Amino acid sequence: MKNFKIISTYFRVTQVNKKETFLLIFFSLLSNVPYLFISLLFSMAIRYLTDKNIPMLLWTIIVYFALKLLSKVSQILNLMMERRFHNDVYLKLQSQIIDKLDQIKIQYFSDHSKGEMLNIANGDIKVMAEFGTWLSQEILLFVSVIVSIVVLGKISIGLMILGCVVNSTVIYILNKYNEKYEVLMREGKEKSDEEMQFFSELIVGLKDVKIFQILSQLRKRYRICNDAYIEVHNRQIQNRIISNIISPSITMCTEILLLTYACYHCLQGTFGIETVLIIQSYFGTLFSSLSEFVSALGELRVKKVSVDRYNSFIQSEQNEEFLQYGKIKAEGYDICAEDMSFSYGEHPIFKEYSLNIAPNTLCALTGPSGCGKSTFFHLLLRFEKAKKGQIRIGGTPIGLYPKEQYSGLLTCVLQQPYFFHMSVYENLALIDRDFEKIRKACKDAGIDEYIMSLPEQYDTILEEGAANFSGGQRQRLAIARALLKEAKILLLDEVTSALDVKTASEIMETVSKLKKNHTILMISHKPGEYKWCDRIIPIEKSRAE
Ligand SMILES: Nc1ncnc2c1ncn2[C@@H]1O[C@H](COP(=O)(O)OP(=O)(O)OP(=O)(O)O)[C@@H](O)[C@H]1O
Repeated sequence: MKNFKIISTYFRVTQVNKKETFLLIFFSLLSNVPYLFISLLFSMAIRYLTDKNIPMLLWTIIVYFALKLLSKVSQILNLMMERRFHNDVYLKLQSQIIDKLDQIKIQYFSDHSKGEMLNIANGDIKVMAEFGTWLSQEILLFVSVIVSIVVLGKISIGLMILGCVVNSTVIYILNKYNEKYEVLMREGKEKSDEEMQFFSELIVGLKDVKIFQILSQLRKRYRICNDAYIEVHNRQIQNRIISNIISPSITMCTEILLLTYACYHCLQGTFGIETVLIIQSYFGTLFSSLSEFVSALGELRVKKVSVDRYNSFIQSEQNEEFLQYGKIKAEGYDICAEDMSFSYGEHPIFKEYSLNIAPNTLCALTGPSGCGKSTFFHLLLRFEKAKKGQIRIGGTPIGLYPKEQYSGLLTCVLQQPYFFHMSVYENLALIDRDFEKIRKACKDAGIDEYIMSLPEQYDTILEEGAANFSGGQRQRLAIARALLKEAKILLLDEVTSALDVKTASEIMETVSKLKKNHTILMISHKPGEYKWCDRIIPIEKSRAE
């Protein structure tokens, strides 16, 4: 029952195409079921040969080869269906994961490791995409068991009952083991997430690792993760060994009994040789299908772990749903917070906080570390939502703006902006493909001259995070990207924090020129930069006590 529930959960979660699943199962049966009758036909051929019944012998041989041909043709169709099912599910799940990333709360990554996320996107989805092939094979095994039991039943009801009893006993015992196996699989995946997380941290922090020469200390910690994974893996194998001993022991004892029984009857003259052949062949099929079926039930538990992990990611709490389409007429670009309260769990950050920022001004948010400056940006970016009160832009509560429109209304340059491992042009073309516009934005941000001086100019490949650009160049490129968005409100989150005084001052000069077309709100810990601002807004006075 539990196994059926897993299959139905899979179908619910993946919403696979029912017609495709049916065709996959159909072609899988068509390519394999003929083989189930080969032994029967072969034993019939022996009987017709013994009886010298040539026409029937010829017909049997024709049917034998026709079935083989049918099977081969169906195999090709089956492989094509397998490919289609796999690719459809794989692409669908991958795209659902990407869509979910757009909706997910940033907070999710505080509770779940990146390692887990990477393993879900890379490993669990692949396991799920192969589910169709698995299912068709299991149905085939099930059909093999049924066909074998029916054929044996034709020879003797006693044999059929024996087959059923052995089957049920083995399945019952091994299903118990599978439950343990599922727990072990889950543990194994968690350990593998830890390894993946550790490895990705090692790569991201490689500069620090080299500077502080801490690889050997980290290797010890990594070894702990490796050992934990190996220990769970060993237990998984142990579990498999036990189940692999139980199943063949029961079936082999039964097989010995049966062969003795068949040979005895053949010697007595009750069975012909062809009957002994059928008994040997169909009990062989019955038991091999049974043992494959049982290991398939184990695989089903593995798939369940993947389905659960994927499902819990897809079902995880999402950010406030914002409208996808539509347009609201913004009456200006002033920012206004009204009696707004916000807390992280029990930790209050803003309590009935109010604030007005006039359009086309450059304002700085100030206050001690931890007072809530970045949190205010997160609220403006709609990563978080005020628990009470609200923020308005141009008179409209920010929650009412459709997604696309809002991202064209307000944008942000982060302290450590992220760029993808693509060319400068391709990175900026993610916002707008128009090369003239890209150049204008870069000119306004004061980075065009530098890019044009490079041998590959705008085709220069950026390393991940634009690591091959200096801190100042990176920030200018990030400002260019924000300008390309043509948003009227710019948030600047400590954009000069990593820069020397001269570069920081040049960037501030560039920023101050932008205010004639933008409302700019910045966070800066450098009081020297406040001279560029129209207004300084201290956060600490209004924050929650
Ligand atoms: N995701 C989070 N979950 C729980 N608490 C958080 C989270 N993010 C920030 N905080 C807490 O909220 C408070 C405000 O953090 P915030 O980052 O807004 O401060 P800040 O004024 O920008 O500080 P800094 O100037 O040091 O960057 C801090 O006490 C911080 O520990």
